[in-house]
Amino acid sequence: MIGQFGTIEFHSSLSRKKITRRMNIRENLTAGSGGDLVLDGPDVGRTHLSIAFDDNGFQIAPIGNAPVSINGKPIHQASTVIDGDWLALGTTLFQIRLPEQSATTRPTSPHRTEPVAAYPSKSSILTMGRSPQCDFPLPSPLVSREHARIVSSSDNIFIEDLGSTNGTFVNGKRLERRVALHKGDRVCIGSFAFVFTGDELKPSDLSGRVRVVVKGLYKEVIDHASRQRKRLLDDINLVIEPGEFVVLFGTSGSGKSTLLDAMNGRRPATGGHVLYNDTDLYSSFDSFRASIGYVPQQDIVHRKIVTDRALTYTAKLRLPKDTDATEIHNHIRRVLEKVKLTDKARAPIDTPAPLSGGQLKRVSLAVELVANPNILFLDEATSGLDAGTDKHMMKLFAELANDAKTVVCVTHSLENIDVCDLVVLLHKGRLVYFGPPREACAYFGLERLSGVYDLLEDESVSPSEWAERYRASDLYAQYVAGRMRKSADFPDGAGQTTPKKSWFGCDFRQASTLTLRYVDLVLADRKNLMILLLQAPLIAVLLGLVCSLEGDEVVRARLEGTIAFLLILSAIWFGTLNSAREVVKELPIYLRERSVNLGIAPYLLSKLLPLAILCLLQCLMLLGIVHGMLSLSFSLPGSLAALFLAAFSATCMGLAVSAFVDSNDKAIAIAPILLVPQVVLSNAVVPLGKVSLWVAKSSMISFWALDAMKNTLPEKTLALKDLAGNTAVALSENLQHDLSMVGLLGLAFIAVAVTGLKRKDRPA
Ligand SMILES: Nc1ncnc2c1ncn2[C@@H]1O[C@H](COP(=O)(O)OP(=O)(O)OP(=O)(O)O)[C@@H](O)[C@H]1O
Repeated sequence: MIGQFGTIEFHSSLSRKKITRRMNIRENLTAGSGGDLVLDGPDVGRTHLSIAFDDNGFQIAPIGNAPVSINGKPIHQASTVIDGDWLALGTTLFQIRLPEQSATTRPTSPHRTEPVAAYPSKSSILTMGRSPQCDFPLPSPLVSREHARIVSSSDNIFIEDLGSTNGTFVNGKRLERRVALHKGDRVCIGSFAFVFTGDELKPSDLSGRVRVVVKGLYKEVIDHASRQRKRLLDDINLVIEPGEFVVLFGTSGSGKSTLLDAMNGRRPATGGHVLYNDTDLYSSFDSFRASIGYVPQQDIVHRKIVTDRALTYTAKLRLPKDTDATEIHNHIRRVLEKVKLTDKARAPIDTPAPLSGGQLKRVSLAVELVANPNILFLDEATSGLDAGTDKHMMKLFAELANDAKTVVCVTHSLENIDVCDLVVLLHKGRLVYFGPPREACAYFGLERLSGVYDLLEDESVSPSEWAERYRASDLYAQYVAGRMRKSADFPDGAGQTTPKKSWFGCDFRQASTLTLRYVDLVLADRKNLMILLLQAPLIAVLLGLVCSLEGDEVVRARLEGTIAFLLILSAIWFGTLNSAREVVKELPIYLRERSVNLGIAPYLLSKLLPLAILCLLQCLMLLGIVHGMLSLSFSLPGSLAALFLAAFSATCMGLAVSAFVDSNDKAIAIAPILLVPQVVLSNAVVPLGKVSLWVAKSSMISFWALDAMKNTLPEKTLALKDLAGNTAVALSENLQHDLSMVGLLGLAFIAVAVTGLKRKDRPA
């Protein structure tokens, strides 16, 4: 009932902040970043709107031309707000709560009649997107400027995606075309979720926040050693409320990373449920993919480039295509402020004064925060850091949780565990504690929590007994069973699906961003680049000095054949070694980006283009110098084509190796296994038998490239015969055929590289 006083609350959709104001009847206030009521947001003006309270309730009016909308409808004059209304100040969204009003006495609102946040009205077309000009602004960097459209006709309400980068999802499925909405449909755009009530879209009260329910979760694998099924997680039940900071700890091998990955969908569980806001994570993974942040144990940032540049590339890869340079710049500035790295923005991570371990972890965190995730998983993000840095990092995670993000972190260090809201203790795949860190000591009867490891290792109590004990505790009743009751029914079929990832289509924006980043990385590593560029002239000078074309025409022709062989071999060597580590050396970054939205085709293209240019430079230097020093009679364009194609196909071969292995050492160890056959089966060193000739023809770059190179000798040289009547320079096929075969082998190696990268998609 409205009396002499009324209370209005502004619930920020971006942070958990709630601003409460009790107003006297007939009172007027201003609100904004510098108003009577301080409302913060990226584009909230100093005095953005006025609030009046009278017998009709609370009225809100924009001051001047300040952009204000209620439930997606821009307002230009005083409008009454009611409990549950969504108020947008530019792109900053608040939900209005009027705690003292009962539902029965709510005044009617001029912008709609239902006492819920309602949207849209009948017979209209309304746009939803990041732009404040949209009918319903959705302030999130993951949302495209104009993201989706709602079209209402007399019979139906349709929703259609407007070519957004991160997609519009209805019941977890990405929209390919316009679809009619049905009652109960769940619509997700970026971090915003709506439920269709029948004729309106109602914003979920969890919009922008994630509640995680884990129910009866288990994970089984086939143990390599025993070939038996092995249960890594058993009957895990827990509920994490939005904006909570939860720490996972336990003995080594207790299943912490396995649980973390089951909760974030990277390695789905075998059975049970993981629900985000009552929606099954695994079957709707695509709709959550963009809003999940994951910081793995390894750093996910290229160390050679400047910090803010590394973040800019991430932003270009992950944020909507229509995000302009200024938006990206401002966004990165805010992220760097958040992780307290503003002063390191222009510092290269590795040199000249490398960032500290803690700062490096902050950069990895910043990489994830660029996409403004609603839920953040950190796998041993503080391992290897000293106690002081660990404390700072834990505080930073707590601040992120205060910013409405649900944060789940695996740690070994218990020193600063008090800053989190809840801890999960695992023991041999069983949940043995889930509750506040402060109550854990009392629960286990310990003085210091670190003593829990010794307690659990005592084999007189089995892991299942510890789990049973916890299940019977008040903590379980409060933090698991009690919270679980608030969840919707559990959907069927959870835990069965793995996310589908596309690879065939080539996103050219992604390809160009990746290419620029790769070029940046190559140029930043000057020493390595110098070595790569010096290889060719050094080898060319060596060949020029050692070889000489003396003797009769037949001897000269044969010598030219040998020089061709050495040139081809050098080119194959360059190509293979240029590329053999290029995927594996950035594997953690590749895997992380792939799990978000990286396509295999753009990724490979981004490597192949710069490496092709490098090959061309190397081949030009090699051929130019040797030609100049020895006056070879090969046709220059033809021999350059043969040399370049050989180097490029070898580059593809190196990438194929790099895509299959999981360490730099393996890549380097495999390179000779591929290169030695190129010597033996080139048809230049030993005569080939029937089988070896077949193998050479079907798989050796050197065989065809050497034949191609020899084909570029002058006709009269090719016609020369020795005393026994044998041709001085034996050929297998013509130049065109040879070059096509080298190109085909390159394509085959690309296919192998694609297969290797696809294999990495498989969850363990
Ligand atoms: N694919 C697999 N096949 C067989 N065993 C596995 C597999 N994956 C993990 N494990 C085993 O499951 C157990 C849990 O692994 P997990 O990495 O989750 O433990 P953790 O608690 O994170 O360990 P740590 O603290 O040492 O990192 C370990 O004993 C591990 O060896």
